[in-house]
Amino acid sequence: MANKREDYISWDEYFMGVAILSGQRSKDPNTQVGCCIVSQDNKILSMGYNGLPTGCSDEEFPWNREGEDPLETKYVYTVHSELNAILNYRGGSLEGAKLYVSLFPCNECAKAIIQSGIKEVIYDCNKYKGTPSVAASMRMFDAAGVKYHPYKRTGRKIEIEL
Ligand SMILES: O=c1[nH]c(=O)n([C@H]2C[C@H](O)[C@@H](COP(=O)(O)O)O2)cc1CO
Ligand SMILES: [Zn+2]
Repeated sequence: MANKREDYISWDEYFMGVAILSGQRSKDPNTQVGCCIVSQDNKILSMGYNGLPTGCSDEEFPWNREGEDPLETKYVYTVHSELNAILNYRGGSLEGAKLYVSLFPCNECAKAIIQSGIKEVIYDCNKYKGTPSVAASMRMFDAAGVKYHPYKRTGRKIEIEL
């Protein structure tokens, strides 16, 4: 009798892998963020990445980080991966769900995460640690009882030929 395969990926690797892969769809030249929302019983409910709203052309809108005119920067237009994943969900309630994201959520996404009923955030990178936005997210998560912890990288490399 054959034994069970042993080198399968863990739930955490699976969901963070899906989040990171989703981020590969992003057109942002500087930061690509991906997100995967999962039910308490480990079913994927939604995914998202940072990008422009529907109808706003990736070719016509700016991707600049800086500029005298805020209307010529990406910041006023992009939808963050977490908000996209929340808004992409068409199935009803996200109460009690978990959210895997490749970058620690900003304060605006934290509000949406809390209000949608998500109870746990697992993040990979935290490159904006120490900024007011991240501090505000943590304060709101703590107050609202949303757990957050970093994803523990396993070092597993997965090559996919597409
Ligand atoms: O939680 C987040 N989710 C998310 O999707 N983003 C997106 C918005 C921007 O497109 C990009 C951040 O750009 P930059 O690192 O160049 O400032 O990442 C940014 C954050 C946190 O800053
Ligand atoms: Zn955000």
